[in-house]
Amino acid sequence: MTSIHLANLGKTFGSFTALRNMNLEIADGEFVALLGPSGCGKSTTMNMISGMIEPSEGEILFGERDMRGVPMSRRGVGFVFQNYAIFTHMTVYENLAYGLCATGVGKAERERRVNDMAEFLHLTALLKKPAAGLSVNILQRLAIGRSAIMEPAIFLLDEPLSNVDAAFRAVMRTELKHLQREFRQTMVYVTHDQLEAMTMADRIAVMDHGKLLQVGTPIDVYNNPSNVFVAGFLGSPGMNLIKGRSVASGEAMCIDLGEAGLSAPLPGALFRGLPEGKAVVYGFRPEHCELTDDDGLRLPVNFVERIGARTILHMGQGGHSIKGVFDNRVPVRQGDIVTLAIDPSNIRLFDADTGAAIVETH
Ligand SMILES: Nc1ncnc2c1ncn2[C@@H]1O[C@H](COP(=O)(O)OP(=O)(O)OP(=O)(O)O)[C@@H](O)[C@H]1O
Repeated sequence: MTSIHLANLGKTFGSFTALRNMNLEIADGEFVALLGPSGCGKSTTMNMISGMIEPSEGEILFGERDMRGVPMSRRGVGFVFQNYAIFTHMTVYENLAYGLCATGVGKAERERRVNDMAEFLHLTALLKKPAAGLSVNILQRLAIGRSAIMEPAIFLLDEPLSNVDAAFRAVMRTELKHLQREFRQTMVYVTHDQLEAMTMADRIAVMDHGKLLQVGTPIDVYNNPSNVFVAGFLGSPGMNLIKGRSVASGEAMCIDLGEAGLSAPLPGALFRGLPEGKAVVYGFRPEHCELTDDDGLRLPVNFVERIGARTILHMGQGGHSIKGVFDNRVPVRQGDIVTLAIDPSNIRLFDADTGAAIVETH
């Protein structure tokens, strides 16, 4: 097992900066997901960890060891890409055994490891089959097995499930997590799919535009996003984010949500230090509101989206788009006017200028 330390890591391609000042500590045996939209710098970061490309600035340490100038073949990393790298002229067995043969692992040991890995990944019945005839799903499972069998101290996976079908992806999420627990490897997993990151990773590193925005456990990043981008990116649908301005309301403070004449209460003790007139973004997750007959945000329902167990109400006026998640029995139709009560403990505020979370003061 090996820890990874990225210090002030940066990468430029000509005049374009793909990654800036990335600092991240990944502990021995930890599973960290690099999560972010296309082009945010995830693969660039991964390729520098693997040794495929050199950083323009900063350092990469494995344990205490500086990786500068160390070629990929000497870094002890396993790498699985989106597009499986499988020898199609070989059988499943030969593919799994390939790396072990190349590094001189003896026949008995090789057979034991191939059989163990095949069983682990449900490939035993296919061992004698030529890889050429296998489905994309199975080929990707084989690619993961072929890399994992080498028991690399560091296992890097770059969007390994993006080409497999949805049902198989769900199965593989469980298997990959299981694999990592079994081998206790340090795993770095690149994905733009928040479900993969949320379900598998010990910690998630959220990136955007070549910057690391937040690192934390899935639940912490979800519950306490450090800025507006993370709040909107995580969650399906993402957090409701409404621009407004703080105004005094008797003893307390509320947020004037602008053009639509909406006003949202801020619970008493929360955000005590907020100055009046501050431009903010008022956030709450779609699952943190309910319909009420009392006071709340009065909103027209523009669309009712029924998705099996859940119903998503799309509400709002005057440019506001607010989503609420309810169970599938919610008796609401398009065109109704509803009143929304927001769970006060789950209201989040962000600075409208910087996007940074405004943290509660007590
Ligand atoms: N060799 C290169 N030369 C020039 N620009 C590059 C090169 N490699 C990556 N980039 C650019 O750097 C940015 C980050 O790319 P990167 O592949 O790291 O993104 P990503 O987050 O992994 O997204 P994706 O999932 O789409 O690959 C992109 O704008 C990309 O076009």
